[in-house]
Amino acid sequence: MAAGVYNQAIGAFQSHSLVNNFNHQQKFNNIGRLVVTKDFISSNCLSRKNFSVIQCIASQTSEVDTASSSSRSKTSARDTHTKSNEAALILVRHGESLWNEKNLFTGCVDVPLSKKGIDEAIEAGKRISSIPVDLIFTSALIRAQMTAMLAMTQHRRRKVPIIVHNESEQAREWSQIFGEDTRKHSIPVITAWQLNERMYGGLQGLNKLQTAERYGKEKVHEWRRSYSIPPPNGESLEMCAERAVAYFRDQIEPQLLSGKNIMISAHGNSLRSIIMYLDKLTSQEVISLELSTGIPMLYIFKEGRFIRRGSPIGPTEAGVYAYTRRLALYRQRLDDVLQ
Ligand SMILES: O=C(O)[C@@H](CO)OP(=O)(O)O
Repeated sequence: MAAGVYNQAIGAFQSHSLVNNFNHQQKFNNIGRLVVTKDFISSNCLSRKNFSVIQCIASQTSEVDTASSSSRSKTSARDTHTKSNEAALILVRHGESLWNEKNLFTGCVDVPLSKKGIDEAIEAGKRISSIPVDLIFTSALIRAQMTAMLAMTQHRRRKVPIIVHNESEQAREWSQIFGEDTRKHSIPVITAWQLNERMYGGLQGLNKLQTAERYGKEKVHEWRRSYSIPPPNGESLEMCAERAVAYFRDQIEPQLLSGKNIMISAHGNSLRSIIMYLDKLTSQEVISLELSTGIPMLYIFKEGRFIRRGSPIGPTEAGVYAYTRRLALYRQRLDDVLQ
């Protein structure tokens, strides 16, 4: 059965032009390359031995999710090997916020989603509902957290996303989960200020149109989209990247390397800085990179490389499952159990 889904997916993929969510002109290098070099492993205190231990754990955990006990024995060594060195990475900018709705600069002001943003988050969840998610990262801001939680209400695996509280020893202790089965059916959600939207300084709360009328369209576009020019008393994209990309490399990449499927729910600019890193965009190219609210983007992390696959259109889009055998197996498993 799984082979059927996989072959069907390969066929669809070959005749399927993937819809990219990036609404800008330049041609993207379709294969973002992250070469996992010896120093990457050592700099992440992953000795070769630890690295292989993590790989081994990952292949076992991923097996739990993509094969029933009966088919587990049929999982070939190749599949197990394939599973251990590939993972899905979903990036999603939060749904429309109440200040997006009013066209106000938001930055690090902690505003919630609008009604439209809630609908966008649910729609995003439908699009990724057959893609595995083992771990979720969000910013510390409610609009990103709402988006992640609402999206996961649509996931076919029905695991419960649970925000991890480790801001103090007591928080850790009081939020413990007991019961192996309960733990297995939950997804840790890690909130990180490093993934927050860029801090927009003196523009936060100002209307974008009025600001452009006051300072000039070019100047405001430069503040909003250039790489190194910050808004007044705010962060440039470069400064935002210094925290967001550093966090991605230090905290998220090791999880991908261990075979964990990750979703990141964050913001227009913190995600632009991460995509700039994943797709090796220049500071010129990133100027035209715009992200729509609530549109998930799928990357496949395989053999140390990030391969961008555009935005899944729907939960059964065959093309999405052509990328790796693991995604096809996972979706087939869901189909088998949920039929
Ligand atoms: O105001 C903001 O925080 C950001 C994202 O909404 O705006 P812009 O897209 O202009 O960077």
